[in-house]
Formats: sequence, C-alpha cells, structure tokens
Amino acid sequence: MNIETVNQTLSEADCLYDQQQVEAALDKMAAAMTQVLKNSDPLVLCVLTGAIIPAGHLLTRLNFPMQIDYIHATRYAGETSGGELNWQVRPSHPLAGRNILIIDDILDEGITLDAIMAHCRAEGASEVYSAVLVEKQHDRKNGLQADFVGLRTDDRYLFGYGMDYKGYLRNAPGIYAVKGL
Ligand SMILES: O=P(O)(O)OC[C@H]1O[C@H](OP(=O)(O)OP(=O)(O)O)[C@H](O)[C@@H]1O
Ligand code: HPA
Repeated sequence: MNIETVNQTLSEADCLYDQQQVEAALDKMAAAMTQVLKNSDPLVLCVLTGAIIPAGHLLTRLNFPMQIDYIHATRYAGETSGGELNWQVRPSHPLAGRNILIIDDILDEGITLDAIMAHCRAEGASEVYSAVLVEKQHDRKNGLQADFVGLRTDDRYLFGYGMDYKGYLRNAPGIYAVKGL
C-alpha cells in the first residue's frame, strides 16, 4: 500500500471501539487475568507481530511475578484471509512444567492459537492460558475459546491496536473495520 492509500483506509474506516473503550477493556482483562494468574509464575508468550501492542498495554497492568518471551507465527502475511501457519520463531525458554500465558491481538478462526497451544502442550507445559484483545464473531471458528477476551466484534476485517491491514495501521489507536470488508 502507498501512504495515500494507508491514510485513506484510516479515514474511511469504521471505528468499532475508540481508544478509551479499548483501554477500559484492557483494565477489565488485566483484573480477570490477575485473579487467575497472580500466583502461577507464568511464562508469557507474546505472539508477534500483532501482540506487540496489546501485550505492552496488558503487561504493565499485571503486578505479579512473571517472565516474558515471544514467539513469531503468522498465517495471514499481509493478506486478508489466512493460510498455513508459518513459525518464524519458537519460544526460547523451556516450556516443560511451566504455566504459560499466550497473548495475541485477535482470535479469528482460532487456527493460530490452537497451533501455539498444541505446541506448548507438546513441550510439556503445565497449564496453558490464552488472552486476546479481540474475538471475532462468526461461524468459521474451530471452537477454540480464549480464557481472557477484551472485546468482541462482527465479522469485518479489522486493524489497530496491533492488528494490521496489508502490513500497515497496527498503530491505529482504536479498533477499526476496513470500509467494505
Ligand atoms: O485465529 P486466526 O484466524 O488464526 O487469526 C489470528 C492470527 O492472525 C493474526 O496474525 P497474522 O498471521 O496476521 O500475523 P501478524 O501477527 O504478523 O499480524 C493475529 O495476530 C493472530 O495471530
Ligand atoms: O481482521 C483481522 N485483522 C488483522 N489481522 C487479522 N488476523 C486475523 N483476522 C484479522
């Protein structure tokens, strides 16, 4: 996309949740996560690239001991429909015996989260929890539910707070739906 198209996409998009609404959802998520995870010494796995922004916002709201790592898995690669999951970086910490918290920006069809959870379990993780800022509502999901969900949206193509449209607009300060998608 050229810069004009990026700017036009943003100006034409529907804002589904503004920054204040997202921040309030992050507060609620963090409170729920604290209740469950505060004594579990979790290893947090941020799923790059999209989790960069929600993880940053969430983790400073969690005031208990944890370690933080990242993984890089992608199956959209700048497209608006997903393909095969492609692992770019696996976790560098050993997962055996650890309580794991996976943080991602969005649960759409659930394939990414399912594969990452399966990987953690295969490596011998104890409990595996998942937190997503957004869960999309549609009937193409694989049945997986995240333990902590910030916001729910209709079945539109989204960007902002970590989610990209064609590689851009992850930094948009709200949750937006692309016009016509
Ligand atoms: O539930 P699913 O249908 O599997 O989709 C969700 C995944 O898609 C996005 O990642 P993407 O592959 O676009 O990589 P990115 O994190 O670099 O944006 C998003 O960050 C989730 O990881
Ligand atoms: O709607 C979306 N937007 C951005 N990234 C995504 N990955 C899965 N669904 C989406």
